[in-house]
Amino acid sequence: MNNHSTSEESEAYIALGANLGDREGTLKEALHRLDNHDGVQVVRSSGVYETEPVGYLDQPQFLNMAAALRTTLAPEMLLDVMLEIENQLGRTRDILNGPRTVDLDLLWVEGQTFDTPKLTLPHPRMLERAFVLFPLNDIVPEQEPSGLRARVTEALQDVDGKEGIRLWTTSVWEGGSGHSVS
Ligand SMILES: Nc1ncnc2c1ncn2[C@@H]1O[C@H](COP(=O)(O)OP(=O)(O)OP(=O)(O)O)[C@@H](O)[C@H]1O
Ligand SMILES: Nc1nc2c(c(=O)[nH]1)N=C(CO)CN2
Repeated sequence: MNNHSTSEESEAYIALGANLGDREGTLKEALHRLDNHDGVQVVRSSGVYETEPVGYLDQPQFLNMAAALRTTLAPEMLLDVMLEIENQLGRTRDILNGPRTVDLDLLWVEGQTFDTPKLTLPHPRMLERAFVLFPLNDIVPEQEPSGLRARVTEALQDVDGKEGIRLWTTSVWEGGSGHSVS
């Protein structure tokens, strides 16, 4: 335990996207690296969806998915771990909304809000993006204690871009090391 950890575990939801190189292999590798990190366990993962690019259109189709984590890391520390994994897997930042080997967004941490230059929680664009809502819909349980289930269900009703989303494969994650987070 260090000053970046809390003694409490919380559930966090993340979105993953990739549209360059071995997209499916990269998503799987990102989940393994997260699960292998101290204080982080991947507990559920969504289907993988192939999605039309949104925002910057002249780029390849994405694979998008979401995962639920249990973590003892504080949210800013978890984000650092995610950004480090993006860098390890070859993420560069050239074009706004442009192509990427992997993008990891922290969407929601049970019971936590944040508004700093480095981290905004909940993620401000999560409910506007069909490529985030479809995967989240697979993994947020009815009993999610901080109200995420109702928000996802409501947002899915009117979100734009549903026609650009296709199921690619039901799962790329067969469970991890089985270690606990604390
Ligand atoms: N909830 C969050 N999840 C991920 N990054 C965040 C979050 N809130 C703020 N950021 C900041 O956003 C910065 C830019 O992130 P990134 O380049 O991945 O954006 P993007 O994926 O292109 O756009 P978007 O955030 O709309 O998906 C990161 O360095 C990070 O500090
Ligand atoms: N389909 C799709 N489009 C995008 C995505 C993404 O992950 N999937 N990410 C973006 C920037 O975060 C911009 N546009």
